[in-house]
Amino acid sequence: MSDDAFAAATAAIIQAGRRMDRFGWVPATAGNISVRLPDGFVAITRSGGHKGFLDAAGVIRVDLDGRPLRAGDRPSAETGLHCGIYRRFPDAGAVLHGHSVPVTHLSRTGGDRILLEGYELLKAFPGLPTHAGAIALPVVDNDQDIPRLQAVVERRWDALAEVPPGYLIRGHGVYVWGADMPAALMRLEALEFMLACELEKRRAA
Ligand SMILES: CSCCC(=O)C(=O)COP(=O)(O)O
Ligand SMILES: [Zn+2]
Repeated sequence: MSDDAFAAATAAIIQAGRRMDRFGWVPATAGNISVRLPDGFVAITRSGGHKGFLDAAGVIRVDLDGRPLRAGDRPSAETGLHCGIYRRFPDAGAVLHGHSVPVTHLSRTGGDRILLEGYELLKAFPGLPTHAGAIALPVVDNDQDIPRLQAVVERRWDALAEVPPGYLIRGHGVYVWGADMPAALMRLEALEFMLACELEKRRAA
């Protein structure tokens, strides 16, 4: 168990929370953030704190089944969704979850996927070297039962030939992941930008 790795992950999580807060993506106590540790554990935000005002005490360790390393620690209520990503995608090193206005609004008004096409920022996603590509983000219904929600997400992944590194939960928020925190943040920022454009497009229509 490396304390250095946990300290570095904690610093990255604190910084990511501040950045997400600056954009208004983690209102109230919304959102959660995690990093996979080299020993296989996951550093993740505690439940219920404001993610823009995190300190080191706001980050704890869980195993890949979401069980806290230290008895009594209460990890994010959505820890099961983070762990589901880490279990499924060995390359995922950091996971971000936010509740922005575009994500919340578009996920409520759309169907079971949101298609993004023609955006230069699509290049931030794997396998899309030019703006000419497209990405179809799965949208799943919200559910307070996290294991049941994770099972729905997994069935959606199973049905896709290629799984994009993000999905939306209707009326709730977005999950995005990357190889490390900078990659996950870059994808989240690109995604939020494109979804904000989609919202503008609908307003103008
Ligand atoms: C007030 S937001 C409701 C819970 C939620 O959706 C969320 O993202 C934050 O939950 P956590 O347990 O990670 O603080
Ligand atoms: Zn949430």
